[in-house]
Amino acid sequence: MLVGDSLSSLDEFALIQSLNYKKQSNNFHNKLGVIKGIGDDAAVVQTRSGSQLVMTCDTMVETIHFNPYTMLDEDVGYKAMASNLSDIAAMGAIPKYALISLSIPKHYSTFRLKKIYKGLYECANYFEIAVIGGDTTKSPKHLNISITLVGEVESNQALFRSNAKVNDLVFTTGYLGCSAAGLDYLLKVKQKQLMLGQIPMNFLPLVKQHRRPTPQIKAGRILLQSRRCHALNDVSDGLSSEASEICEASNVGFLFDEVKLPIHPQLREYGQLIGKSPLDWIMYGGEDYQLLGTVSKADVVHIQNRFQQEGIPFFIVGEVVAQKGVQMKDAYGNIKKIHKKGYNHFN
Ligand SMILES: Nc1ncnc2c1ncn2[C@@H]1O[C@H](COP(=O)(O)OP(=O)(O)O)[C@@H](O)[C@H]1O
Ligand SMILES: Cc1ncc(C[n+]2csc(CCOP(=O)(O)OP(=O)(O)O)c2C)c(N)n1
Ligand SMILES: [Mg+2]
Ligand SMILES: [Mg+2]
Ligand SMILES: [Mg+2]
Repeated sequence: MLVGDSLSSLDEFALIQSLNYKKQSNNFHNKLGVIKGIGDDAAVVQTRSGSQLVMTCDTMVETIHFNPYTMLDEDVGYKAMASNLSDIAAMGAIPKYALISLSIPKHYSTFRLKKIYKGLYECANYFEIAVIGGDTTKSPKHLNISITLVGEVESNQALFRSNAKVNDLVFTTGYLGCSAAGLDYLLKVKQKQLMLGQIPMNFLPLVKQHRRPTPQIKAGRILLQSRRCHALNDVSDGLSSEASEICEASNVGFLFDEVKLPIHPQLREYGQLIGKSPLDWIMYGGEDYQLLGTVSKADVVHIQNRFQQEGIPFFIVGEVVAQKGVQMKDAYGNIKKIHKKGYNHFN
C-alpha cells in the first residue's frame, strides 16, 4: 500500500492482509498457543485445560449495516449478537461469553438504546451467552456496535476453511439470498421503522431473514461431532465470496450445480416481481448466516441423517474439484466461472 492510497482503491481482504502481514513471528504465536490466527471465521487458541478457546468480533455500523428504513432498534441488537454467533458456529464451537462495545451519537435516546439491548439479550439468552463486559463511548454521527464473542471447542476439532478436499460434496444449511432480497424490499418501501405487521405476508420471510437471521450453532455442532466435515464457513458476504474463501484456503475449486441451489419460494416470487434473478441474491447478496461446507461423499448420508433428526435443512449444492476457483454448472450442463464478488467494504 502506498502512503496516501485511498481506501476505495483497496479490497477489504487485501487491506487486512497488508496491515497484518509478517508483523509477528510464527514462533511467537506458537509460544502463545495460537492454533488458528487471522484468516478464518474465528481464532482458536490453546488453554491449559483439554479444550481450546475460540474468539471472534464483528461490528455493525449505522448506514453500512442498518438504517431506520431497514431495521427496528431491537433487531440491531439481535443481529449484532447473531452475526457474531454465526462465526462461532462456522468453527463448530460452543459460544459462551460476550463483550459489547457501543459508540453512541448524541441524538440516540436511552429509550432506543434499551430497545437495542432488549434484542441483544433476547439473542444472548436464547443461545445461553453470558454478557460479561464491554465499552461505551460517544460517536460523532452514527451508532456503532461491536461484539467480541468467546467460545470453546474440543481440542484440535475446530472446523477451518482450509481442509476441503477434491471430490468432497459442497453443502449449505439453509436457503440463501433471502436476507439480501428482504433488504432490497425494505430499501424500496423506504418507510422508517416499518413493523412486521405492516409488511405483506409474502415478503415477511425475506424481511425476517434480513432482520433476525438464525445463527447455525446447532448445525455447526452436528458437523463437528460427526468428525466428518472437512471445511466450514458462514455466509456473511454472499455464496460466491464465501466459496472463494474456502477454495483459496484449501487450494481447491468449487463446482456449483445451479439446479441444486435451493430457492425459497418467496425469493423466487419477489425476483419475478421486480425482474431480478434469485441467483444474483444467492451468489452476491450476503447476510444469510447459513453455513457453507464440504464433506466426503462416503460420509454424506450419515450427516444428512443427523440433520434430518434435528429438523435442520441440509442441501447438497455442488462438489469440490481440482480446478481452482468457483464455477457454476447450469441446467444444460454448461459451466461458467463465478467471480469473487460479494459484499466488500471498500469496493
Ligand atoms: N482489522 C483487523 N486486524 C486483524 N485481523 C482482522 C481485522 N479485520 C478482520 N480480521 C481477520 O480477518 C479474517 C477475515 O475477517 P472477516 O472477513 O470479517 O471474517 P468473517 O466474514 O468471517 O467475519 C478474520 O480471521 C478476522 O479475524
Ligand atoms: C443499509 C444497509 N445497506 C447495505 C447492507 C448490506 N450489507 C452491509 S454489510 C454486509 C456484509 C456483512 O457484513 P460484514 O461487516 O462484512 O460482516 P462479516 O463478513 O465480517 O461477518 C452486507 C451484505 C445492509 N445490511 N444495510
Ligand atoms: Mg464468517
Ligand atoms: Mg468479520
Ligand atoms: Mg464481510
